Amino acid sequence: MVTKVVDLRSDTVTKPSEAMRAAMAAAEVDDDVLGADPTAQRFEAEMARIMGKEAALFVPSGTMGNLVSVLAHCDTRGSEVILGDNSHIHIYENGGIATLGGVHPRTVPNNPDGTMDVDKIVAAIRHRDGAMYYPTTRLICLENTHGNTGGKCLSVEYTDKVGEVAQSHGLKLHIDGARIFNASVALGVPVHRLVRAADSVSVCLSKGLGAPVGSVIVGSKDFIYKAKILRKTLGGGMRQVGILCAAAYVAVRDTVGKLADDHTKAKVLADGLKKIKQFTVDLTSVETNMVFFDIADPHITPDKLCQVLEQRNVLAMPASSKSVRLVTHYQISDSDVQYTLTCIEKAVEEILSGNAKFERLTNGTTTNSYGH
Ligand SMILES: Cc1ncc(COP(=O)(O)O)c(C=O)c1O
Ligand SMILES: C[C@@H](O)[C@H](N)C(=O)O
Repeated sequence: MVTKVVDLRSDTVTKPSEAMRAAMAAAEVDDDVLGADPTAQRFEAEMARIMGKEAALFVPSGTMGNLVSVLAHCDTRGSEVILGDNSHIHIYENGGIATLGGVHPRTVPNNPDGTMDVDKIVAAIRHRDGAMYYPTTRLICLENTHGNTGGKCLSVEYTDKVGEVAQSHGLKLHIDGARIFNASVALGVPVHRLVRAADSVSVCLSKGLGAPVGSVIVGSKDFIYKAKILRKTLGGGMRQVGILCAAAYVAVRDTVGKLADDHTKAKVLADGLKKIKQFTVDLTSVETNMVFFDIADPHITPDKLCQVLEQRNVLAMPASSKSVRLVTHYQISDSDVQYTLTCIEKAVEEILSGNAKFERLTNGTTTNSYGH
């Protein structure tokens, strides 16, 4: 008997639907490095249209999407990028823009809402008269939604303001839009309008949208031409990639309309967690599909809680030494949400009564620390 696992570790765990698998099997393919894969071409053209940009490029991951974008914008030695100190690019991408790209990161504090103060962005821009000493600022990076602050949405007004700063200083603007469709749905702003001020956007297809693999970057034709070369340089040139693009096409077609349900389920989870007196949850901070909750009782650690939940086939991710993250996605049902809340309540009782067992299951499902 296959036991259902309620996997709330991330929206990266989504598995391809039957429609995606059928599309993959039927995909018309050719060699994409030679520019001949028709399914990739159709998908990229559709994504450029949806995002309101000239061109698009399918890439194997969001990490490569960000790396290629930063390197395409910062193609001169001594370049510097302004980005959030709590951003995915800065924390969770192995420092690739520096270690592989030679691009210098200049961090600005991320606010709890995922933004960076505009005046601090401006203050971080290097002045030309310091060229003998300083790196040269070429790019500003935003992240929408912002993962580490809880899936927060950056408003279109804020994005446009940062875009104005970039343009007035001769800089480019990149948006790490891994969950840009979540932001678009939560804000009620069409995605092409939300990113209008950006010179490039990286969009994850393999998270809440449910595609098995990949991201897509969008921007000008010149930008995508440079990005395509960089993708090849990094080993990301793919041959019959139409198989993956076919699934991604179905993901965008079928799942964007379900993201609002993910956000509702996150709010139901947060409401339920709020009733557990050992936890603190900021209900107003749940804007999209992520719920972070703090554990106030020293007898309950995030690791212990996640291990006991795993014994009931509920998977969650420690977010820090005192907090846990739950991420909803379209493969989490309403009953999964209620089951999760029941399991959490029982796990708390077990841990506090000293009856919890902490051996790990052998079914390969492990809860990995979220690397704070
Ligand atoms: C905000 C954000 N950007 C980029 C990435 C990187 O995507 P990938 O895991 O496909 O490299 C992730 C997560 O994976 C993310 O949460
Ligand atoms: C861990 C991080 O890379 C991933 N994007 C997540 O949010 O789960």
